Amino acid sequence: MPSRAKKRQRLAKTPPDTEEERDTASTNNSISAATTTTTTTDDKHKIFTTFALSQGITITNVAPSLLPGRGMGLLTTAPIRSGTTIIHVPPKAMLLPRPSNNLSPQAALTSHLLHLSTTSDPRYAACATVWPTRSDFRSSLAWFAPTDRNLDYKHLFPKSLAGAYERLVVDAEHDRTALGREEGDEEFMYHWAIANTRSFSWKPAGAREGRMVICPFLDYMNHCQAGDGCEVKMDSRGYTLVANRNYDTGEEILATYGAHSNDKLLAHYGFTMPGSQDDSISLDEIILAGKHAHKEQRHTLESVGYLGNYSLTPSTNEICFRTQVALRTRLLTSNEWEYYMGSGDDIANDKSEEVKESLCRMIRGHIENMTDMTTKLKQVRDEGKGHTQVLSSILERWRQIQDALQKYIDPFGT
Ligand SMILES: C[S@@+](CC[C@H](N)C(=O)[O-])C[C@H]1O[C@@H](n2cnc3c(N)ncnc32)[C@H](O)[C@@H]1O
Repeated sequence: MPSRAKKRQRLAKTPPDTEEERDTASTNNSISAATTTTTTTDDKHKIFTTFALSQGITITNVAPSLLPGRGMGLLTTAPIRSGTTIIHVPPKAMLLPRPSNNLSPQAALTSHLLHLSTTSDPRYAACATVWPTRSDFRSSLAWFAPTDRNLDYKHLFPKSLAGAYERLVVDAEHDRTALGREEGDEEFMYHWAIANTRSFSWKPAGAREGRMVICPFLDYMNHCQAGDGCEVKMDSRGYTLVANRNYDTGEEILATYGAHSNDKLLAHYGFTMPGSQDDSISLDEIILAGKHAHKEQRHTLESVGYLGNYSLTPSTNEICFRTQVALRTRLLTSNEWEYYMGSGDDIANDKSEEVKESLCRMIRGHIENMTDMTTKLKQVRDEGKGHTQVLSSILERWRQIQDALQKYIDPFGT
């Protein structure tokens, strides 16, 4: 509607920082009805929903709702039948950067968002009223808060989690440099975090280049383990969310962001899913610890492509094939070992029990180190260094790892 388009130009340009500011921004936001004088958190999502519909986004029987521990999410407002299109976002409603040859897809999207934030683009302005704030990111993402980034307590993180954080920091630095932004540029970090936590990969069949894009409204959707949620389809007409089963009123609509371990979910998105079948516990720190892996063993494993990436799956209490191979280096002759690698079977006696016993011994030694690390990390948190919520979620991850390892060495909790 023309009158609205004009008013939208007055939308806040800089994304709001606090929940309060988000409310204020949407109060000031002229997408709201002219009569609106105060806007509650609930209202601003209603206003955004109206805006999404005006952009050609299809929304069937779902509405954004505030959900404990997960920010906003999508709840059904009426029953939905299996196979129904719940949300459809056409390309014209997306925040879609131009393809770039020299930028990573995430840098290209960040650059696009940074650019839009300095214009009166109505879609950007509408999205900014409902996106998480900088303070939301500071309390959930360790790599986001500069104070946390500079504190020297990363050595107290589980190694696998520290590795995942480190990769994000390196990627962000790479993209910041590529975009010619100053070190410590908060605008860059905020939009990079938006791209990192809410974007979709856009490469419909036939498209030459893939891009990362923002799909307004669809990005309210929270994550569930692989195989459990709705189906997200992509074709040249856009993104479509399809109901995987019948839903009653008031159920949350979820889809998977990928079969991610809790290390990846925590580092990347700031949450974990206890009990998820997709979780895996890295055993690298345990198996490759100096006293357990001699130089020759490492060399042998490296030569066959089996050095590292060892894991335990908590939901099944099983170790992966790579771990089986690594632990057998010390138990088998080279002929027996090669036979195992090729067939997954012990040529002579079954070595499964010996493998398990040797790993249990390593884990028992490691659990003592872990207790030491968590005690120190609690101290850092209780002294008020670093962000309490971030440190608490890292301590929770330590607990998940400890529980999984404990269950492996003592499945019946004797
Ligand atoms: C694409 S957004 C989803 C919408 C978001 N909850 C919001 O408030 O706007 C992704 C973010 O949602 C949160 N999230 C998604 N799935 C979650 C889950 N299963 N449990 C807890 N938080 C979740 C995390 O903060 C994540 O970074």
